[in-house]
Parts: sequence; C-alpha cells; structure tokens
Amino acid sequence: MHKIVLASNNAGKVKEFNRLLEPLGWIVIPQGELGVSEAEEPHGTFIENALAKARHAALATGLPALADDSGICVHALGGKPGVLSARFAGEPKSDAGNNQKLIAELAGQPDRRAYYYAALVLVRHADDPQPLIADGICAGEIVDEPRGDGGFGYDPHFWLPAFGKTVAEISTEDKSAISHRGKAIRALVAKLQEAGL
Ligand SMILES: O=c1nc[nH]c2c1ncn2[C@H]1C[C@H](O)[C@@H](COP(=O)(O)OP(=O)(O)OP(=O)(O)O)O1
Ligand SMILES: [Mg+2]
Repeated sequence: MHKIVLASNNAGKVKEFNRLLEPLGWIVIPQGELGVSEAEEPHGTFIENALAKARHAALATGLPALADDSGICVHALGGKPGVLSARFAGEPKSDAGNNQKLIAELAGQPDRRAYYYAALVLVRHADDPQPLIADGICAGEIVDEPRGDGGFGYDPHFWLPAFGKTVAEISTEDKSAISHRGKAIRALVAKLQEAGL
C-alpha cells in the first residue's frame, strides 16, 4: 500500500511529496518515470480532477495512485484562477506567464487576499470504489514584487503575514508545516491509519 505512483508531472509537487512521504517509509514513484501520460483535467472542481488523475495513473500502472489537484483562489477575482490555475495564462503551462497575468489582473486592487487549496485522492486501484480523500488550505496575500527562489508556481508572489515572507522565501520544512499540501497529506495519512490501510 505504501508503494504508490504519484499521479503528477509537476516537479515541484513531486519534490514536496517525496519529502513528506519518504520519512514515513513510502516509496513514491512519479508517473513520468513509469511512462504515464498526463491525464485530462476536464472538471470544474479540484476533487473531481484529482480523482480523474489518480484513476488514470492507477489504470496505467496497476499501482495504488496518489493525485493532487491544487491551485490558488483569489478573493478579489471571485475565486479565480482556482481550478484553472495551471493554465491561467493559456497553453503551454507557464509559471512566469501565470504570475504575470495574476499581477496584471490585480492591478489597482487593494484586496490582496488569496488561498492555496489542494485536493488529494488516493486510489488503491483504478476502479477503487472507496477513494481516500483529503484537502488543505493555506491563506495569504498576493504581492506584486516576486521574492525568493524556493517552492514553485505562485510561491514568489504568495505572502505569508505570519512569516513576513513569501512562500518562496521560507524553508521547505516550514512550507510542509503550513502549506495546503502539507496539511492535506497529514490528514490523508491519518485517515489511512484510522482505516488500518
Ligand atoms: O504549493 C504551491 N505553490 C505554488 N503554486 C502552487 C502550489 N500548489 C499548486 N500551485 C499552483 C501551480 C499550478 O499553477 C496549479 C496546480 O495545477 P495542477 O493541475 O494541480 O498541477 P499541474 O498541472 O502543475 O501538475 P499535475 O496536474 O500533473 O499534478 O496551482
Ligand atoms: Mg494539472
């Protein structure tokens, strides 16, 4: 059960999941290493897309699969880019383009509140009737000037008032402790333990 395929092609996520799960004795294999293609993400909710990604990787590999669908939800933009965060600035996916578009859309906007959200789904096999589900939220504010070179995605623009830093400036340990993904993975592991899996 603890040898799983990670249903993600995002190198930043892969690093974070390795850090979070390897200390627990999990063997986490990124789907790219097993030749799994990128799944479609056709749905309007994070949870549905995470389930689709997990089933896709489990079907292709025959292994249990863990997927993460995540994004940034900005209050002044009515929750956008949300589920479309990875492709906010169009195809091909580009962190730089997405960040530029985010800052442009918030020009002159005093309300800077935003949160990261991650939905995780673990399936034991492709048609698992009881996927395990967990999620997590990390609140912050969008800043125009990028700061720091850690993390990935929107992190250089995601300000954490409690740290006086962006997510790209805090340590990986601190990011694991406070991030949407860190919270979600701890909740998922707790559920697995409760279920005796
Ligand atoms: O901790 C984070 N720090 C910064 N940015 C983040 C974070 N977590 C999610 N994000 C952003 C990146 C991407 O723009 C979108 C996820 O999109 P999402 O479709 O879930 O991932 P993806 O396409 O990059 O890889 P994959 O689907 O193969 O897992 O939200
Ligand atoms: Mg994606």
